[in-house]
Amino acid sequence: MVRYRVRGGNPLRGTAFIQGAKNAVLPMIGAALLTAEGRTVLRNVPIIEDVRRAVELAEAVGAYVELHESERTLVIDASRLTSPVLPAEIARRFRGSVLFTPALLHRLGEAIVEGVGGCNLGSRNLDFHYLGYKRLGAVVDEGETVIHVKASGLTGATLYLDTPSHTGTENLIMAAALAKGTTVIENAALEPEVLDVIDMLTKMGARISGGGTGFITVEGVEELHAVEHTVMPDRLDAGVFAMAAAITQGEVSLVGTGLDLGVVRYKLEQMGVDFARQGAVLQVRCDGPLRPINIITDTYPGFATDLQSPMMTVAALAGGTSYIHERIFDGRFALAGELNKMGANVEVDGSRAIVRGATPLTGAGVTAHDLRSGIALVLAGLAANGETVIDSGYLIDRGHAHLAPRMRALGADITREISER
Ligand SMILES: CC(=O)N[C@H]1[C@@H](OP(=O)(O)OP(=O)(O)OC[C@H]2O[C@@H](n3ccc(=O)[nH]c3=O)[C@H](O)[C@@H]2O)O[C@H](CO)[C@@H](O)[C@@H]1O
Ligand SMILES: C=C(OP(=O)(O)O)C(=O)O
Repeated sequence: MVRYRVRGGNPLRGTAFIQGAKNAVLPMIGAALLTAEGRTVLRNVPIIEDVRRAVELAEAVGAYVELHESERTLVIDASRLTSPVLPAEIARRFRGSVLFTPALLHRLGEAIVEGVGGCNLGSRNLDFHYLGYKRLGAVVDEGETVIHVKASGLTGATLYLDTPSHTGTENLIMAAALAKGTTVIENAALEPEVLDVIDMLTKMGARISGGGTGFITVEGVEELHAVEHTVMPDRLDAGVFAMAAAITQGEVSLVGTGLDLGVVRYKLEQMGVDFARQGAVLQVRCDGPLRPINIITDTYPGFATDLQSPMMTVAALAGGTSYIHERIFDGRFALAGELNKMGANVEVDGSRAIVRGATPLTGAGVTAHDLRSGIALVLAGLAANGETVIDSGYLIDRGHAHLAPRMRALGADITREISER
């Protein structure tokens, strides 16, 4: 059992080093398995639990993987894949496991998915993935718990996603990259992480156009080769550090190549937070009261659902009534009850939440229900009076690397503990 202990009240000051993006590195590990030729090198890899699970899963299907933690580098040799099975005990622990299916299909002719994990956010369907594989010529046998996908070669087709699924787009691009002929994916995801994966696949020899337009065309090629690629910075990690500066009335320099916070920056600016770009560094500062905000989550370039929970904490500390409308997931308000234990006033009605602030927060024993509610509780702890103890800290470690030392370097009083229960 991992637990975070936070004692609030310290303004955060200094330089925060932003990790590589979880939602880019996981598909890239899946992409590395598409090639039998050479060894893939991934740089700027975040040392998070999801990456450790992805390494275990790659090893379970036969790849040879070296995770060089201090160099934040992964070396993947997928020249020999030996098993099409994504075993439940690893695959059910993270969402990224779903991204291994295309490589197994191409390399072994089948993928046996014993489960897919990830944050518990309500319904998280995979129908676009499986319908897409079927249209490319695969046979999908959806059992109670195990899904068996088989194909003796895929053929390009026109695919349409009802909504622009992030991993759905990545999976169908990977499936199409080695299919015969042309695939068109309509209503494809626009997220920067998807574009980073397209960049890597293109370097590997894939022929992909239209990334970022919603209409992606993939001309299938015979084979792909191993490349070196640097993972883009994690805009969710960056958003959290910006919010930590804001709610503690601090001043933090965010360092991470090419960092772009997009709409999160504009929303925080509306709340009274100052941003200044100084060359490659983004400076965040707040020295006045926070104003309330309205948020509607959406696919990129809308407000990222993954930052909705941390933003709820910021809203609880803002003077006035904030409104949050969650449009991506139907069960992403588990944070509200935990924040209310700390003195917040959050009322949930279906997909909408009303946050009445500013309420002083008081340290309490709380539980992370998913990765982002966990990090939102860390933020609450930084601004609360007294001590906050956050259980189920493993969920935070799924997506944030070396959180406690990175926050301590800014002056936060935070420790990570491991106990027997
Ligand atoms: C590993 C990874 O990259 N995770 C991210 C990814 O998750 P993930 O790729 O799972 O999220 P999707 O974009 O696929 O899902 C968004 C919504 O579409 C629905 N849907 C999706 C696929 C499908 O086949 N059918 C269907 O109905 C889901 O139920 C959900 O309501 O994007 C989410 C939305 O930006 C982020 O919160 C996650 O951090
Ligand atoms: C929902 C998330 O992740 P995953 O899709 O990996 O569960 C997240 O990162 O907030």
